[in-house]
Amino acid sequence: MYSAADLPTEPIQINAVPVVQTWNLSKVYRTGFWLNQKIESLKDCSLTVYQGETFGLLGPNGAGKTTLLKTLLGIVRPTSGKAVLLGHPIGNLNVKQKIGYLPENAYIYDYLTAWEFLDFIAGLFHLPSSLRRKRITELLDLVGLARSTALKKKLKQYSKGMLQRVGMAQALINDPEIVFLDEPMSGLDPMGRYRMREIILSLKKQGKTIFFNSHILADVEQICDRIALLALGELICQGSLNELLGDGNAYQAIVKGGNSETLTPWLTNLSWENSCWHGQLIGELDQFLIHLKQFDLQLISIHLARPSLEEFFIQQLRARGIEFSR
Ligand SMILES: Nc1ncnc2c1ncn2[C@@H]1O[C@H](COP(=O)(O)OP(=O)(O)OP(=O)(O)O)[C@@H](O)[C@H]1O
Repeated sequence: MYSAADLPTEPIQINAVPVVQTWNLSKVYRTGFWLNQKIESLKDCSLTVYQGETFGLLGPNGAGKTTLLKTLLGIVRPTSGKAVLLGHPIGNLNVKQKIGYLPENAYIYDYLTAWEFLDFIAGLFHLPSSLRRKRITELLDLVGLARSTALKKKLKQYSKGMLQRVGMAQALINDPEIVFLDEPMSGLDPMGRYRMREIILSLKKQGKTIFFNSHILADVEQICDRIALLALGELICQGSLNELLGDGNAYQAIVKGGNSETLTPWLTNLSWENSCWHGQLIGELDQFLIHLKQFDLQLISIHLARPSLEEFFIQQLRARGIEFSR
């Protein structure tokens, strides 16, 4: 497990320099034989990521996470809106030198060793050969791959977790200021996910900005300073976990009976589960109890807590009529 020092603390001490900013970013894909079908993958997305923070972009499958990330990287052209990376419009060549990217399904050259592959990527960034050996050794250490294995074993013999770590090393070869990671934990076993979280935390300690897409909420909750929720191409909310989930000083109530109309004035993030209403108390507890009595509603439980990120995420999606499957 992580020590308390590894985990994000509140209030978050981030340097409030925006390094990624978007304004009303939209993307419409055109598909079909006559290109007459439209898929609105992003709708008016405006977000800000600050220097040195770990930012998690969450959303169910098909929410538009990869499209947003690829738009920021200049791989996908936005239909409208504006985005700036490190103070320059997206696509700027100098900025590309300062960013790293781990795609969801990285193409890895099977017949190369990890060392040969990383050496090849270093060459693409024109890293002088005198520096390459040192850089590759440092990165192998960081991602936890033995030098002897990296020199000998071909990538086709690597496990999914090892390949993901090689992918991470290639994303860092140019010592980027911002690292974009598309679903870095997807398909990994618990140990692989743990290692990937550790790598991300050590990058954060080095002061790097990390922007990653994920639908593994437990990982996000453990390592992110701030998050944004994306659903059906729209950014539903963004902020720190405390801003979004509360600081644990709010009452979570479960009530039997009644309807959303009688409860909405008292409970926020209202959801219906196991034949009961679940929500977070907005007003005074004693007044709420009087209200329940007046309407003959049954209080099943009430406790001080904040919802988990997963509960919050599901509530937010349900409130918009979206079902989330993992
Ligand atoms: N090149 C493309 N052409 C047409 N439609 C696309 C293209 N890329 C993505 N889409 C559509 O855009 C929507 C958003 O896709 P995107 O891959 O960005 O979502 P996502 O949140 O990354 O999903 P996942 O978690 O499954 O990877 C989906 O409806 C998808 O089918």
